[in-house]
Amino acid sequence: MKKTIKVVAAIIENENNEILCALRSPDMSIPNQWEFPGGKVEEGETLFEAIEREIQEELSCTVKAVDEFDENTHEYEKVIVNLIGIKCKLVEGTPVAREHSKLVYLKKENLNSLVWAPADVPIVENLIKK
Ligand SMILES: Nc1nc2c([nH]c(=O)n2[C@H]2C[C@H](O)[C@@H](COP(=O)(O)OP(=O)(O)OP(=O)(O)O)O2)c(=O)[nH]1
Repeated sequence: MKKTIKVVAAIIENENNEILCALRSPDMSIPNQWEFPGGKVEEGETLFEAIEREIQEELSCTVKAVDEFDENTHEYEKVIVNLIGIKCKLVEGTPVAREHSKLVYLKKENLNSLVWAPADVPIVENLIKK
C-alpha cells in the first residue's frame, strides 16, 4: 500500500502582496516544478512547528505560522501527499534558496504562469480566487 505523508507548505506574502514560489531542483523528487517551500511533518510536531522549522532549514529565515489556509491530497506514483498550505509571516531574515533552484515572488494573478507540483494546483487556484 502507498504511504501517505503529511506535508506543510508556507504561503509567504511580501509587502507588495506577492507570494513566494520555489522551484524544486533537478535532484529533488518532483523535479523542476514549483511549490510552496516546506516539507514533511515529523512525529510529535504540530503543523505550525513543522512549517517554522522547515523554513528555517530550507530558506535560512524565520517565519511565524499564522493560519491554515487550505489542504489537498494528491496521489503520486509512489506516495500520497496530504499537503497543507499555511499562511506565514516573515519575521526575520530574507529567504535564501539553499535547496531550491530558484525563489521568486509573484502577484497572485500570475501564479498560474508556473508549472506547479500537482498537489499544489487546487491550493494555488484557491489563492488566486481569494
Ligand atoms: N515542500 C513541499 N513539498 C511538496 C509540495 N507539493 C508537493 O507535492 N510536495 C511533495 C514533494 C515531496 O514528495 C513531499 C515533501 O517532502 P520534502 O520536501 O520533505 O521532501 P524530501 O526532500 O524529504 O523528499 P524527497 O525530495 O527526498 O522525496 O511533498 C509543496 O508545495 N511543498
